[in-house]
Amino acid sequence: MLNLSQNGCSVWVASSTEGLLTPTAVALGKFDGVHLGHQRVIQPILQSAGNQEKQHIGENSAQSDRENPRPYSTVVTFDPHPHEFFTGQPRALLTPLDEKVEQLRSLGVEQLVLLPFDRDLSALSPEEFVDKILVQQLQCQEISVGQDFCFGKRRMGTAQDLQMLAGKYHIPVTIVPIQKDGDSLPTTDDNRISTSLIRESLAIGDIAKANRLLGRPYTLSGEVIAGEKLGRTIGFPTANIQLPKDKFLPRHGVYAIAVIIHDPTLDTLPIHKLGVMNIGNRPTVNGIDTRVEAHLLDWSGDLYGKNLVVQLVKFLRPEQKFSSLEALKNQIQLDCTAAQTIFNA
Ligand SMILES: Cc1cc2nc3c(=O)[nH]c(=O)nc-3n(C[C@H](O)[C@H](O)[C@H](O)COP(=O)(O)O)c2cc1C
Ligand SMILES: Nc1ncnc2c1ncn2[C@@H]1O[C@H](COP(=O)(O)OP(=O)(O)O)[C@@H](O)[C@H]1O
Repeated sequence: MLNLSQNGCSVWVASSTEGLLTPTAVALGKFDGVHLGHQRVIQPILQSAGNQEKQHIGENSAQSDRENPRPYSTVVTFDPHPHEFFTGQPRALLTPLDEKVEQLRSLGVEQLVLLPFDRDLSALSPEEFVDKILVQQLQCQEISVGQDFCFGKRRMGTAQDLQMLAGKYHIPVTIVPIQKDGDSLPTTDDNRISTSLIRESLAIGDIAKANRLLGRPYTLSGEVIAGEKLGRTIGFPTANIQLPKDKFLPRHGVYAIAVIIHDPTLDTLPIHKLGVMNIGNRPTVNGIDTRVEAHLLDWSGDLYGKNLVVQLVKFLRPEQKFSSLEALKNQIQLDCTAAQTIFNA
């Protein structure tokens, strides 16, 4: 269906009905964020695919592949998100499709299957889900899920049910225990690593916590588009970043950031820079829509049309309405100094 690649490696993106690479070793779940807990669920299927590859070394591999084909490490998820299907409300995501693919690629996943989440799929019993989707369509050879995984009609199947049902087809199921945020005390059910906890942390500007739970910095990525061209007049040009419509935005306000600049038209290495960013409506200039704007420190040049990957480092302050552009300019200067102090530390 789609072959999204960067740096030579790629993830094959397919639906359950079209263009599947089989057989598969499957990690099942929604995986929004691809956080540390998700990564633990994905790990067993990577090992399985890798181990089988090792077995082929020294054998007549073409013949061996035919007899015992290596399963493709495959993440199986739902599209749209089941929450969106049941409520009709579009859901903002920590990792919209392109970002999810990129994260899975960096983990070494070979295939992402988007199961079309519709009335038919949501009505399948746990038995039917295993038989039709996992066995017949995905030709699944092994499965990994988190301990709290639920599936089938009205989410009535548990991880243990999956283990029992898949066992009838001799498909082993790894049930991965819930991961907790060890740095947050006391250790209770509330600090299990989850997409919701990361969303809550981002919503209050606790970037350190969100980044810790993700196992990497939370990023906002997109193409640089033109704004009102006011920034340059106050000495702080700001690259306006166009995000995917379904990207989850953290708390509005000003951030210290690290930026990676990719030029999609050139085969050059990405450039790494530090900077400050504002997410908000820009009340000082009576802005109406929400913008995401980055000013890069110690840098000048044209960024229009380039792709920026902005990594959040720290929330600095809420957005304010200033009485003049001069006052805004002075504050942005202070923001740059505050960010520089953080980077130096
Ligand atoms: C670090 C930083 C902090 C900012 N803080 C505010 C703010 O507190 N209030 C505000 O109205 N706009 C703020 N802005 C947004 C500016 O209003 C905006 O960059 C300016 O209007 C220029 O936008 P333009 O170049 O897209 O026309 C901030 C921008 C940056 C880069
Ligand atoms: N240090 C910098 N940080 C961000 N953008 C910069 C910088 N230096 C130059 N630019 C360029 O200036 C543009 C932003 O200028 P600005 O006047 O704010 O216009 P716009 O409103 O179109 O964003 C960026 O898109 C980029 O091409």
